[in-house]
Amino acid sequence: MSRPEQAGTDRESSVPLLADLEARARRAPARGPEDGVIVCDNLVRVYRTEEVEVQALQGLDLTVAEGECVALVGASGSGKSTLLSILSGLDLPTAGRARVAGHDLLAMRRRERLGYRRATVGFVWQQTGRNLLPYLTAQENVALPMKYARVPRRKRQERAAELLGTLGLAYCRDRRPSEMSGGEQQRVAVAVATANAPRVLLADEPTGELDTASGEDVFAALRRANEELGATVLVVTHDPQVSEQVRRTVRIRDGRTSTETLRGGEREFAEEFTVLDRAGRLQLPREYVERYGLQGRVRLTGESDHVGVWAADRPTTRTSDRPAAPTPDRPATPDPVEE
Ligand SMILES: Nc1ncnc2c1ncn2[C@@H]1O[C@H](COP(=O)(O)OP(=O)(O)OP(=O)(O)O)[C@@H](O)[C@H]1O
Repeated sequence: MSRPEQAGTDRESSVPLLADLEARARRAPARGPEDGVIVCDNLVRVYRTEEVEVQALQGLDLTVAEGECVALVGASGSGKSTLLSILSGLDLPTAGRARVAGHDLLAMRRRERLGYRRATVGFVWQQTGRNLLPYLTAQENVALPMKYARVPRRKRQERAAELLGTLGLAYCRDRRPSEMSGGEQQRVAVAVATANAPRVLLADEPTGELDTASGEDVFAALRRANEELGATVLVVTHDPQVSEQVRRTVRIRDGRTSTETLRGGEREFAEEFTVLDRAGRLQLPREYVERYGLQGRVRLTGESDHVGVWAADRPTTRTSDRPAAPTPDRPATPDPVEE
């Protein structure tokens, strides 16, 4: 398997040590969004059964930069789990483009896919029982993915203990899942998912089955994986506690990214964005469509610094005295000079 770009590695194994990962986490913010570690372009997934065809993803665009922690929200059936299955290498898109850490998810062969799932992405499922093997202790569960990655035994034990310590779980080391709370099990699941130092950590409703306090602990573990271990995190959630704590929340509607919320560093403001795809299409938030009575054909007005969208039966009024921006049938005129 090709492993494009990797943090410094331990010579005996291909798994970076914690110190290397921390260095990777420190380097991550220097990268620009154009270096997206996750890039989905016009992604389509159609499920076909004998009777029906379901378009779960309908041309989804998404770029996540290395080091980001992004929440993915959307109504039930909007395509969130489908997207995560594709990004985790479990499912194949019908069309479009999807690249994760340099791997082309549509072109991967079986061997590369296996390596990809083992080392490039980590996954945390909603159901606690799906993340851990019931007959292994926390330490053994965390060591297992490293065994598959042929990490020598001593290194596996060392790193498993280190990871459990980093996530505040040293006391659970020798406990089996049945001897841990749901929240502890999910935090161990984060340790399992990060065992082979994946560049990307995907989580599908990881706090869905937990009470508020345990959910907060699990989110804190994801945050540590992001900030201290340098994994780029994409988390599907219905939990406002999670979506309101990340800088960027992406909303999916009808199989496409529709709007985004970006929060300031100190979370003192939040701005709403909608996503313009490469073909120039954008999906207006439902509240706007309803509030302004937009349907069918809408009228566009090009202002000097923005575009207005009007219901076809309403008169347009310009919000700016400055000359309108050029439109296909009106050539550009220079802006007046402010004195
Ligand atoms: N294996 C499948 N076969 C047929 N249709 C499917 C399959 N998996 C998902 N779908 C359909 O694809 C659409 C998107 O489903 P998906 O599970 O991705 O949504 P979701 O946003 O994750 O929903 P939820 O929040 O309820 O988990 C839905 O209409 C769903 O019924």
